[in-house]
Amino acid sequence: VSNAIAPDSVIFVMDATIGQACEAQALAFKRTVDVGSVIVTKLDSRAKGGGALSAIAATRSPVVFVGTGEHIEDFEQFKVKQFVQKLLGMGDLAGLIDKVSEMSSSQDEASNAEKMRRLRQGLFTLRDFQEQFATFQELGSFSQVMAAIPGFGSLGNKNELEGRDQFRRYLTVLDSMSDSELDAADGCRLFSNCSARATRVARGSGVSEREVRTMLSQYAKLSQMVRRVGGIRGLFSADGDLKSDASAASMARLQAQVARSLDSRALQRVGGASGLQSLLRQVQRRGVAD
Ligand SMILES: Nc1nc2c(ncn2[C@@H]2O[C@H](COP(=O)(O)OP(=O)(O)OP(=O)(O)O)[C@@H](O)[C@H]2O)c(=O)[nH]1
Repeated sequence: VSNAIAPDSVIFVMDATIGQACEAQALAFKRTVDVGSVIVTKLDSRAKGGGALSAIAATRSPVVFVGTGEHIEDFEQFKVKQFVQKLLGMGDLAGLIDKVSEMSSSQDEASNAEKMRRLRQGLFTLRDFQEQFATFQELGSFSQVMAAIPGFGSLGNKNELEGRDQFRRYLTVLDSMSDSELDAADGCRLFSNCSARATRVARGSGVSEREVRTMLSQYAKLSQMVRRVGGIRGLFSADGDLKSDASAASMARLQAQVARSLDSRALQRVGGASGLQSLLRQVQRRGVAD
């Protein structure tokens, strides 16, 4: 094929489940055609993933993309650091943070500043919750995102399709709320003081009242965390970034607060307490770099 069409670039696609045998395959291809780069699929079979990559490294062809599942969103640009972190069990939270900051920097700056100001004050309304959902929907892998959000670990247990379905239902529930409900300083109290509200929203969105309440309790956990983190003094700069010179004591309080809000599985994913600590430091450093 290569001789007939004289391609500009040859990308060699290989299946990682063959492990170390990748090296022989990649070398054989390289000898025959001018392989420019490599795509490795099925890296979700972790056990062999590391072996496959080290084997490919021996061929000195750059890996450009990797496949980590059967769906289109599982096709990712290969980033060394993230991949190594994943292998080391740190989860892909760093990648998630990158994506979120990429997306938020493309949003309107004024509205961002306003959002950050409110977050710093510990204010997190149902409307903020709704916006977070809409953002997360664009982030790709549902289960990874969910596992990373306090109070949502159990949703991450669902399979990707079930999870997305649940996600959509929650957005419909939020769409069925009135402006005053979405913008209330304490949306949960509003609903717990008046059960007719949950009934109305459930009818409006076609879900059970129980589901409305489950979502509200998840919102409550998240807003509680925001309130507590927002209440830590000396942590954020005026424009809402984590201060590069925040005191060790403030950082420790932040770490304790986040650890308390994450469920145990999510905490494990970031590498436990020490993993969380290094992740927060990373976020802190990012603020400086930006
Ligand atoms: N788990 C997982 N499955 C994958 C990944 N990439 C591809 N698959 C699945 O592997 C199967 C084979 O994929 P194909 O794209 O048909 O592979 P192919 O090499 O073109 O196959 P041929 O047409 O027979 O040459 C499909 O069921 C894919 O969904 C991946 O990264 N992870």
